[in-house]
Amino acid sequence: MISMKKVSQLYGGTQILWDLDLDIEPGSITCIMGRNGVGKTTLMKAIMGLLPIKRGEILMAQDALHKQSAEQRAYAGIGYVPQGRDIFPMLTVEENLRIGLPVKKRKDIPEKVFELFPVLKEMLHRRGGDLSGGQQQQLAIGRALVLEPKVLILDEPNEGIQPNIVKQIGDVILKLNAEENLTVILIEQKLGFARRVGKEFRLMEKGRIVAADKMENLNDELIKQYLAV
Ligand SMILES: Nc1ncnc2c1ncn2[C@@H]1O[C@H](COP(=O)(O)OP(=O)(O)OP(=O)(O)O)[C@@H](O)[C@H]1O
Repeated sequence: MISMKKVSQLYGGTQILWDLDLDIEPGSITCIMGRNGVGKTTLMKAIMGLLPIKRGEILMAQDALHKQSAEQRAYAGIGYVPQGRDIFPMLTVEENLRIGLPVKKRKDIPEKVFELFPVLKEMLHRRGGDLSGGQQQQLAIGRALVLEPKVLILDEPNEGIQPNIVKQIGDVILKLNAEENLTVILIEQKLGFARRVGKEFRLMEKGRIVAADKMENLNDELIKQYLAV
């Protein structure tokens, strides 16, 4: 579905991603894991086109994503839920959702978003800033779903969120994957959640993928080597 070949990325003079190769299968749920600062967020921003890459290729099917703008990538079917959610606090829930829609074409918010997250319908006219952290996260995911993406990228969706909403977010990811074959790429630090939701894992260290396998093969040795702090 998404294939990265020898991708390098720099912030100023500091290289963050090093000749990184990554393959994401259609219909998979892949957890990108690794300690703080290894480059997970940078990698997601590179896929989404929020950061230019220095070298390498990013392909979706056979299309050269790396030649497209972030907006083109969103319309090509990649949804992105950034770390920290980036909700507009002064805009209503509805306005926050509409930001994900094209300005020119008159398209409505798909009803499915409200079926998945009923709280967004209840709070449609409230300001984003009035929502709890968990509700804002649901709004951020809802906003990424309004264009009905084929691939959904979530960057630590459970950071600072209460357990019942973490459970609900996990259920939504599994449902979209099972019923609509949505491909999911998830940055996740919490092992329990990664194991419940993820089907594949990729471990990162120093801007490279250092291990890739099915989630059931994420063993103690790998955890100690690449995840334990
Ligand atoms: N805007 C920036 N300018 C310069 N360096 C940056 C910038 N953003 C991130 N970095 C650096 O790039 C490296 C990778 O950061 P990145 O956020 O991708 O890591 P991460 O694995 O997602 O970490 P975390 O788990 O803490 O979110 C870090 O050393 C970080 O300090």
